[in-house]
Amino acid sequence: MTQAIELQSVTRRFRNDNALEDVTLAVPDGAICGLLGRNGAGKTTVMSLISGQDRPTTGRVLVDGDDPFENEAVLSSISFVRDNQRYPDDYFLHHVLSIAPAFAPHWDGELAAELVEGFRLPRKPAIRKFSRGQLSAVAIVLGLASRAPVTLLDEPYLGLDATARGLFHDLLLRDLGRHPRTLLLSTHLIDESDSLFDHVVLMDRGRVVLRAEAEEARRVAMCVSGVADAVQAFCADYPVLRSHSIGGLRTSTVTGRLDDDARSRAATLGVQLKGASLQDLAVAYGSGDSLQDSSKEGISA
Ligand SMILES: Nc1ncnc2c1ncn2[C@@H]1O[C@H](COP(=O)(O)OP(=O)(O)OP(=O)(O)O)[C@@H](O)[C@H]1O
Repeated sequence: MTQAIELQSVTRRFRNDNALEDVTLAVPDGAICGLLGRNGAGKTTVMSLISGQDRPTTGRVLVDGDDPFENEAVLSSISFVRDNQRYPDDYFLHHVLSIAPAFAPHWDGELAAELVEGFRLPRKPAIRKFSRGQLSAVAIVLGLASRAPVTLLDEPYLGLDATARGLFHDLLLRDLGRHPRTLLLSTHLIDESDSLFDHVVLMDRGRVVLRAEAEEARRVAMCVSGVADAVQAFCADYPVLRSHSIGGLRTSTVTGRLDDDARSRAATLGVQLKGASLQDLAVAYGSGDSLQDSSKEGISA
């Protein structure tokens, strides 16, 4: 499988802190990959490196096999709209839409117009007066209508209302179906975007803690809940990623497959069992007590 995006042992150091530490990941050509992790995990830093806006301290970044930094041919194939994208103070929407095609060789004006109408983006006032959700909608218009072979969307949902989020999902899937391309999307709304992803990369404190096909990621862990003693007895056989208790009840997320053995053990102990969702995994890995376990257990693919 050809990799559209690769990071090989990438470290990015800012003064004395590593924003990224030994990050290795790959996004296959044509994949929709969710880039997940808590605030400060390193997601935007990864996207800045992929889009050639930054360089790794050590390691290699490749887009379609080439270093994107100051590489015009590669950069013209990438669309990256930041969550805090700035526009000149006197810009209205029509300014952005008329300039965008100059930076996006695959720009589709009809798709842009459809998105603008669907998001109900106003022609006035100036963009600097747009609401948070309207700014996110502008970023989505630019990101999707660019039809770039490699599209990076950094937290595209910020402030978007439920109808707009639904529209974004529908048009994203429709357009990628017609014009396949590679999409890397960071988000904290994991449950809501779960069904979009065919690959996931989960980061914590600058490191990749899980990278896998989404279907596989949804099978690597289970959530078990019930009376604390029974849950603890169940967990004796599995590496625990995270536990929390309320009164005498306990819920634990453990690595392991929800197979017949697990089901019959849960039934014997009288505990509830369900497969861990991507959101459950992100919470478990981001809770702080699981980082050491994760590297020990090696569930990263
Ligand atoms: N230019 C910079 N100088 C110093 N530190 C930086 C710089 N850019 C990022 N960092 C640090 O690197 C770490 C990763 O930041 P990054 O923005 O990549 O996280 P993120 O996963 O995108 O977070 P969020 O979900 O909050 O957007 C943070 O600790 C941040 O403070």
